[in-house]
Amino acid sequence: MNNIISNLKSTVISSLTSAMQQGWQHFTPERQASQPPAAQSLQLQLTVKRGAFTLELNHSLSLHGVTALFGRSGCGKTTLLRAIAGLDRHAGAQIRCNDVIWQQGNRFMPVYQRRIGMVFQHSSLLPHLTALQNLLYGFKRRVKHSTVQLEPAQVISLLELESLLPLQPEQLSGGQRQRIALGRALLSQPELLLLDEPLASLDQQSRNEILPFLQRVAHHTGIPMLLVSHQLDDVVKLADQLVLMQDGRIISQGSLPQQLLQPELAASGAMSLLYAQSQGCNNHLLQLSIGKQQLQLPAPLSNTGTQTAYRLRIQARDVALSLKPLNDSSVSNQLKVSISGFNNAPHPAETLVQLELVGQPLQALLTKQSAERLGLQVGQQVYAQIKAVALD
Ligand SMILES: Nc1ncnc2c1ncn2[C@@H]1O[C@H](COP(=O)(O)OP(=O)(O)OP(=O)(O)O)[C@@H](O)[C@H]1O
Repeated sequence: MNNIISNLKSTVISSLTSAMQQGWQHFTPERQASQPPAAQSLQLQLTVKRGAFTLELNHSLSLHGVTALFGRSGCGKTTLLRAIAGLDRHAGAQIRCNDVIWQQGNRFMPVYQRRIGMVFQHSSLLPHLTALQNLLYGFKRRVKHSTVQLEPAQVISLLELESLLPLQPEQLSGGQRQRIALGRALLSQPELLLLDEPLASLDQQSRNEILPFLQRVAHHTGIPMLLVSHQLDDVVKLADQLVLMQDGRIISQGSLPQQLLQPELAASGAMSLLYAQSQGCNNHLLQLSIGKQQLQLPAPLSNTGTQTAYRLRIQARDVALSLKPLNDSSVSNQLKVSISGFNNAPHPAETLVQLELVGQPLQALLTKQSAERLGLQVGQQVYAQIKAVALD
C-alpha cells in the first residue's frame, strides 16, 4: 500500500513539476489539433419498460458545450444516461456516438471503452483513499499513455484542488468531493462527460461553489457534457442546449434560449437567457451591448476586466413593458423589442409575452389585464424595462 501511495505521489509531483516548467501556473488549455475529435452526436434508439414506465426514444442528440437533459422527476433521465454510459444493457437498443457503434444487435461496447467520464449525485470517492489517490484512481492503470490530453497537474490547477489532495474524503465538503470526482472523471481522458445530478446532494452554498468549476471545465476543455438535472436554475447557469424529457420521451431539443420559451419550463419559473458583449466598466457599472442596444449593471466584485462575453439570466417577472420609452422611471435598462407571441403562464390571470431582441428571445410575465390595457399584439414594437439581471 505504501508503495502505491508513493508511486501516486511521485506521478503527481513529476506531473506538477513538468507543468510548472511549462508555465501552467494557471490552466488555459485549448484543444489541440492532434486531439481526438470530441463527441458531437449521439444516435439513440431504445425502448425500456419498467412496470408502468416506458422510455421510448429514436433521436439524434447534437452535443457541444453543455447539453442539459431536463425533465421532472421520474421522466427517465437517469435511465437514459445509464443506457448511454453502458451501465445498463437494454435488448434491441441502438446507440452510436459519432460513427462508433456503442450498442447494436449483439454488439455492446463496455463502459470503459466508451471514452466517457461520469460524475454522479454522490461522489463515490473511496473512503480509505486520500483525495489525491481518488483523483488518480484509474488514471495510471486504465489510461493509455497515447490518449493522455489532460495531465493530473492541469486538472489540479483547473479545479484548484491543490490544498485538498492530502485530505481523506470525510474531511472534504460535499462540493469539494464533487470537484475531486470531476477531476477523476477528466483524468479518464473522456470525449464525453456524463453528469447525473452532480449538484443535487449539495446545499446552496456548495452548489454555488462548484458551479464555476463546471463552467470552467466546459469552457476550457472543450469536452461536451451531458448534464442530467431537474433544477432549472443550475441548467440556466451552465447549459448551452437543453433536451426536454417528459414521461419517457424527448419532447424537444434546441439551444437553451429558445428552449426556455417552452411552456413546460414556465412551470419552474419562466426566464430568459441573453448573450451580451462587455464594453468595459464605468463607475463600477459594467457596460454591456446586445447588438446596438446598451445595458449597464453593477460590475461583479470579482470582475477582473478580462471577461468579454456574458450570459444574462432574466426572470420573466422582472421584465415590464411600455409602449413608449420611460424617461421618468428608476429602471435604467430599457430595450427596444418586438412582440413575437404569447404563451400561457402557470397562473390563469397572467400571460407570458414572447419578445425578440436582436434575434434573441426574451419573455415578460404580465397580467392579462395589463396586456389587454396596452393592446399588445404580435409584431408590435415595445420597450422592455429590465428590473433585475443575474450575470454569468
Ligand atoms: N430498477 C427499477 N425498477 C423499476 N422501476 C424503475 C427502476 N428504476 C427506475 N424506475 C422507474 O423508471 C422511471 C424513470 O426513472 P429515472 O430514475 O430514469 O427518472 P429520472 O427522470 O432520472 O428521475 P429523477 O429526476 O427523480 O432522478 C421512474 O418512474 C422510476 O420509478
